[in-house]
Amino acid sequence: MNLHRTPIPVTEAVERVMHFAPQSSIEKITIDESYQRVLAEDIVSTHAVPPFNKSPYDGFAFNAEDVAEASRENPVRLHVIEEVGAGHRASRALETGEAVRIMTGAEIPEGATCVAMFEICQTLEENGNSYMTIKRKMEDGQNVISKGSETSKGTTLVKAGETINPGVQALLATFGYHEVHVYKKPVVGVFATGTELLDVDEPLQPGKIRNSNAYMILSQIERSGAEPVYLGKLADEFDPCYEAIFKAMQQVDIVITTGGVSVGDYDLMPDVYEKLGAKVLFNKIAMRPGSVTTVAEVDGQLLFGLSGNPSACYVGYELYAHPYIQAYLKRSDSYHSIIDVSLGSDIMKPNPFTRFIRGFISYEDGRVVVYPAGLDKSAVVTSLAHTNVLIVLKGGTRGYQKGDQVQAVLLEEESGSEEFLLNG
Ligand SMILES: Nc1nc2c(c(=O)[nH]1)N[C@H]1C(S)=C(S)[C@@H](COP(=O)(O)OP(=O)(O)OC[C@H]3O[C@@H](n4cnc5c(N)ncnc54)[C@H](O)[C@@H]3O)O[C@H]1N2
Ligand code: MOO
Ligand SMILES: [Mg+2]
Repeated sequence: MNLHRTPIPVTEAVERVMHFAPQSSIEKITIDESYQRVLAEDIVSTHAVPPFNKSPYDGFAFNAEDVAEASRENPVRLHVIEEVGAGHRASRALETGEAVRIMTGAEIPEGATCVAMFEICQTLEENGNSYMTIKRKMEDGQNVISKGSETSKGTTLVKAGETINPGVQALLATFGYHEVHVYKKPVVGVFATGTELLDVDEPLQPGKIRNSNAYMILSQIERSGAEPVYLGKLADEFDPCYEAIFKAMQQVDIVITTGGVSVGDYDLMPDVYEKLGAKVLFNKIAMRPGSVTTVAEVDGQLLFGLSGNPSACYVGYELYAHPYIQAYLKRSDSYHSIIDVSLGSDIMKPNPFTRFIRGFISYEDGRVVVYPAGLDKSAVVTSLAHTNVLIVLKGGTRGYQKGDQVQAVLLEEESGSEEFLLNG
């Protein structure tokens, strides 16, 4: 085994992965299944909104000219000829001196140019007829939401590559898209390697631990919007490992493994990549944790070899597998957003490598402050539970103090960034 590995910068590793922009395919699904899927077509208004002139209030619709002389001293009375609720239409056009009682959302009848709210009108009944009076003048168009004032037919409102959020769902429904084209979710297979691994329902045994990484990665994949498939545990034995991974590559779009990527006697992934004829994009990154994260490629298909150490595995997934999955989904904002934040506590121990400290966000006096979520070691699992950001501490000879400005990678933000905005 070649023990010497040359670390590359994080941004370069990300670039090498993203260079393999995958072939994505498109499927048609119903609106009910479309939440959080990525659009493969533009959403274009199929009609004007609103599709007719409508009333924003419960009140009376009439021609503003009819009340041009109205004032406190000179109330004007109009004959109320009918009532129109939302979903109904007036039976005929209004004539001079007439009004209709109209409800919010109902179509403005022909002949009416404005709506006066009930609150500023009086009503009376006389000889079986209904009347309303008003003591002020109205303008043409006052309290009328005119046809097409929000959008006209043929306007592109949401672009392919955007994710369907609740608002986009409202648009799909508004414009009759009961089916919509979206990018297929890549199927991502996950293997956990390690002879020490127990299943979740097994009792603890000496020298062994339960396989936590697989469950963690499966939900990270789901959070990224892809389709996770658990392919099981693999003991540290070369032939079964190779066979299983070779077979999985025919069945899934992306293969993720955890464990076995370092230089130990039972770290088999480097040999598996070799036998697969894979091109290793990198196997050492200038970062902590996750420095051993390895990505390999066979005929355009990527294998992500994440570290076995839980924190390293988690970070490796978010920095490299997440954006690649977004690219697979053809999302325009493939990268996790990275923002400037203030550090909430001292992290004094210097480290030559850029660190991605698992942390959480706190909003204090209108500022975004981040805190470490627990122990900062590659082998740690407990700090992951309260992690929603990766606090970026650039490598160097000094530590960091509370109040220092640093970057944070946002892990739970629905919208991402079109660029990977890591400094340096
Ligand atoms: N001589 C060197 N030793 C190590 C180096 C190095 O550069 N030279 N790198 C260290 C770093 S950094 C890391 S990170 C780890 C990476 O180890 P591997 O990716 O090879 O992973 P394993 O050896 O299989 O396991 C490491 C650790 O993680 C536990 N583990 C594995 N799978 C799971 C799982 N599914 N769920 C929970 N925990 C898991 C495993 O039991 C080990 O404790 O290597 C260092 N060594
Ligand atoms: O890959 Mo290791 O996590 O850098 O600690
Ligand atoms: Mg190892």
